[in-house]
Amino acid sequence: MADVDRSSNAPSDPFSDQAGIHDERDIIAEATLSVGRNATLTLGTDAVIVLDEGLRSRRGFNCFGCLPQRTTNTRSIPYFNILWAETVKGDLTIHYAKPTSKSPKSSVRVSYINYTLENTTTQSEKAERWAQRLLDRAYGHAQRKKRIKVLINPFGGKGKAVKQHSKEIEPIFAAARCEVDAERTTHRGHAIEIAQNLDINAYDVLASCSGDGLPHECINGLAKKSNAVEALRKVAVVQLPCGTGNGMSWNLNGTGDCSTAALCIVKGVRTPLDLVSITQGDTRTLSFLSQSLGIVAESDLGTENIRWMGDARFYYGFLVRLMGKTLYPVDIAVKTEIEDKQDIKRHYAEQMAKRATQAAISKTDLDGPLDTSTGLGLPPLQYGTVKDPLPIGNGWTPLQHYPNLGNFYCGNMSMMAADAPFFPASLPSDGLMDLVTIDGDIPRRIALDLLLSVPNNAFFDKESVRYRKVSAVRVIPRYGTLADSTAENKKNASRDEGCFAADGEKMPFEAFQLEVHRGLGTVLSRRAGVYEAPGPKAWEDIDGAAIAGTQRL
Ligand SMILES: Nc1ncnc2c1ncn2[C@@H]1O[C@H](COP(=O)(O)OP(=O)(O)OP(=O)(O)O)[C@@H](O)[C@H]1O
Repeated sequence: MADVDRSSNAPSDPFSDQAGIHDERDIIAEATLSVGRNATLTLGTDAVIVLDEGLRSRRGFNCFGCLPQRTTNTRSIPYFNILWAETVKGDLTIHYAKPTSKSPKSSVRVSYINYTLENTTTQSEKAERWAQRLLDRAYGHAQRKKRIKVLINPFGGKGKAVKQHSKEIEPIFAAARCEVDAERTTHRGHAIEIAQNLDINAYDVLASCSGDGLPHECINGLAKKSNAVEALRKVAVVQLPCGTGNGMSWNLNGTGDCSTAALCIVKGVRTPLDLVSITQGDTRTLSFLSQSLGIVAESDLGTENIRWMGDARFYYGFLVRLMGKTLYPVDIAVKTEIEDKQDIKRHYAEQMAKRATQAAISKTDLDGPLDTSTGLGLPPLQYGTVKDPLPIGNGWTPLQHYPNLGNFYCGNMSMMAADAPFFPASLPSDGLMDLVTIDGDIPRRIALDLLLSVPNNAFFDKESVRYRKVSAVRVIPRYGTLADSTAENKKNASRDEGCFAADGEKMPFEAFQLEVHRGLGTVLSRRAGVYEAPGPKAWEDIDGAAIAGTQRL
């Protein structure tokens, strides 16, 4: 029998009991509900326990009576998987998300249990109270019955988003009593238009059945509103992973499976997310995931002609450029905040310690008063645009020529795809970008080792990886169509047109400036304020709790 949760002081886990019944006898009495003569339902620590003689049906092979028969008369359903519970006309029904296999990465499907209650007022009142307590535990701080605008990119990833939505996603939202309004995108940029015109009082969530391209558009659509700051705070942008990389889903929910992601969105808690302004010429674009120039951008965007290769096209493109030791000369100026890798680990430990002790962010916190001093439009750019004179001092390096750059990769989330923690020290809202730069003329053996070090999270500590926490960067490419005839290292400099990518989307190939805005966006995540990612290796060995509060950020 699973133990009943007797603690009156609930921990920070958002799915712990919030009901606050203090009398121990009441807790025990209220935790168990008898349904019929042979079945009880009990609110356990992390799961509802179903004890039902009727479940004893699955008899195992008993080998002429030598082996004991399986008596599977109990079943436990984790609170996280509970979608809804209610009593209607003398019946108690619990809908939940049931894994389709025993694998930890299993997808889920809607299932339910149903019991007819004794026809007495006492029994139905008790069942009603019990169902409410179950919902309290199942949802914790997460908002119930979310109002979700769903966008479906019929051509995203492998082109299966429409089917995945109707078979794997929609039933979960329906069982959780979410209000859903679904719409297919019909052209590039359609999600920007939809988000720009969205009634932010009618929806809590803007969800994309897509890769990372559609959430990028959703954020930029909300940013076009005259009340952009309010819109980006009120409406949580989320992803139902139907693309190939699905970085947003891996970071916030730790899954690339869309049914599991739907469950995570039903249970998701609101989390502020740093957003990055990219200025190019007179335009300003927001980015939530990454900005890349050099080998990663070229391997992603420069291989569209071999899309038939699937995921392999990225690695193929990468290896071709790596073998050629291709260089991507730039001029670069950086406003660095933390330079040393050990200091970055300490910052990460300290921030994680803070998040472990903080209560989850409540709706009131997120919907609290906004800074209206600069209107409700996007926050002003602290360092101007790429067209302004470069700020001098105040942590900015001067604009320096970097003739042998191989990879410029700036990240705001840890995982760029499954098993790809390129930015293990990133946090959703520490107000900093993680910048990786790697020389393009390092020995091929070392470059290959770098690529292979990413899945086992050894990338961060590699000597040839320069990893900085920064708040702003300016980059002027000096190769491809922007090649400077006086630039050094012309021999290996890329002669292709040149690619600059933001969140995996193609951007104009021209000079750009990045500036981060702390917590400007809102997403839903499985755990408030952290990513489902490993962090830089050995960060747990640093006593973050001891140093929390002593640092500047
Ligand atoms: N109906 C449509 N026709 C053409 N393009 C579309 C349509 N709907 C959306 N798009 C565009 O598709 C682009 C990519 O979207 P999305 O991220 O969903 O897929 P993806 O790039 O295939 O994902 P991944 O890179 O993970 O494979 C976006 O720029 C978006 O504007």
